[in-house]
Amino acid sequence: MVAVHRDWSPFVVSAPGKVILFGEHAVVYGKAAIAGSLDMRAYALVTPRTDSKARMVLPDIGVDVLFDSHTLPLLSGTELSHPSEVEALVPSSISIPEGPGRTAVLTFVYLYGCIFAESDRTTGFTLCVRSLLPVGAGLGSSAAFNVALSATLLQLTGQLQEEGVSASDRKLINQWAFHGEQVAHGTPSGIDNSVATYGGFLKYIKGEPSVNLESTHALRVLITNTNVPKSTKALVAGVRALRDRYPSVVDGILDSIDSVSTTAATLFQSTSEAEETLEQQMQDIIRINHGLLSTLGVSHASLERVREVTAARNLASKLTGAGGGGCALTLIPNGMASGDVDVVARELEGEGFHCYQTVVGGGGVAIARNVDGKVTVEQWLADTMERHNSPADGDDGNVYGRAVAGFATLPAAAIAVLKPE
Ligand SMILES: Nc1ncnc2c1ncn2[C@@H]1O[C@H](COP(=O)(O)OP(=O)(O)OP(=O)(O)O)[C@@H](O)[C@H]1O
Ligand SMILES: C[C@@](O)(CCO)CC(=O)[O-]
Ligand SMILES: [Mg+2]
Repeated sequence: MVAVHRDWSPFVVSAPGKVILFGEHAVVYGKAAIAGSLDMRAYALVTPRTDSKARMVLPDIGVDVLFDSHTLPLLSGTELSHPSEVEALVPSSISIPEGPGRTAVLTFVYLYGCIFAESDRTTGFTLCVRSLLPVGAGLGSSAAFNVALSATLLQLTGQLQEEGVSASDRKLINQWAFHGEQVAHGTPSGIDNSVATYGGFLKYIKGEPSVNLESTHALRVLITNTNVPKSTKALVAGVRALRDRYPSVVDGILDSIDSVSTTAATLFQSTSEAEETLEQQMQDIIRINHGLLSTLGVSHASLERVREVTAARNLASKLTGAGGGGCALTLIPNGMASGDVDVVARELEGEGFHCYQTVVGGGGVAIARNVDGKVTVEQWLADTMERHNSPADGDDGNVYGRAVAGFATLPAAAIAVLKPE
């Protein structure tokens, strides 16, 4: 049994969302994809309890559950052959919520069962997760949640190093977060949890370890959520059906997408080209990648509208993720004034879309340990909820205002750790 210190101070974990920059769909067929971390993150505050219960509070998706730790299953981590099996493991005293809360509860039960299998279950805690990522919009909100949850459980069971997050810590966190993604999706590629764990830009090929591109170029992007619901499963199936009918044609397109990703990887790592030339080349391959995806039938009228509106201002856009709705990304040149970006964002919001101005390529999972012992979940929640529920703050684009409000109760040193560049 792993020994756990009975006395511990609150800690906060944060993990980023992701955006697929190049290579979606082709990645399913073993081609390269490139993804980057967003500076929109999930934040988990973990505080001790005097009893041995585990409470999980997820205000963004309306979940507040209290588990009697001893009723949670004891798992080996290899028992999951189908996500639906987890349902049978949930203690009968807990009613499984409908909607997004369902996956979150199932994931918690599974990961707690595995990560606490060898550990002292009398460690009571309250875990509260707030996230700046829209749920189910293709920006990896589940991976950010799963990485934050895995890091939390590993920290509570003394399986992480005492300071920072080491390479072996990341490997462990990533493995468990992948299991969490499996509970949610069955067969995830693993790219989302890898980005949420390692941050930066990753080149990813299915079945191979992800490669950190060590880029020094952070990318400014405008992300537009078309708010059009999409089914990743149906879109992936659509591409497969097209490939079955026209194998050589579709394979040619997939190979071209692979070349796009490989070219992008070279650009990210380039130190010889001038910034402007790189930006121009990046815009070219963004346009090409979108065109190729569109020929695979995974674009949508809303995504084409984003492309048109931004193209009118000489900006390059592509769909990101599964397509068929969901999100598009637009590369923002470094020299573009933020006022000018606001104008584009307002125009897109006029079409009924939601825009996020963000930077890609920031840090992965981060942990601030021993935060002020006086920080309580209730206080933190009250701060974040106040902003979250205020009609005046109804503009979802204003995510930073919300985050900062939520952190007013945390010491500045903790905030610095949690928002790594
Ligand atoms: N703020 C949050 N609090 C708690 N759980 C969350 C939160 N955001 C997301 N989740 C978890 O992630 C699930 C949504 O994951 P899903 O994979 O469907 O969407 P996504 O990760 O946002 O998009 P994609 O995987 O296409 O990038 C929710 O059902 C919930 O379990
Ligand atoms: C469309 C796809 O390539 C990305 C979805 O975000 C599917 C996958 O990689 O599992
Ligand atoms: Mg997800």
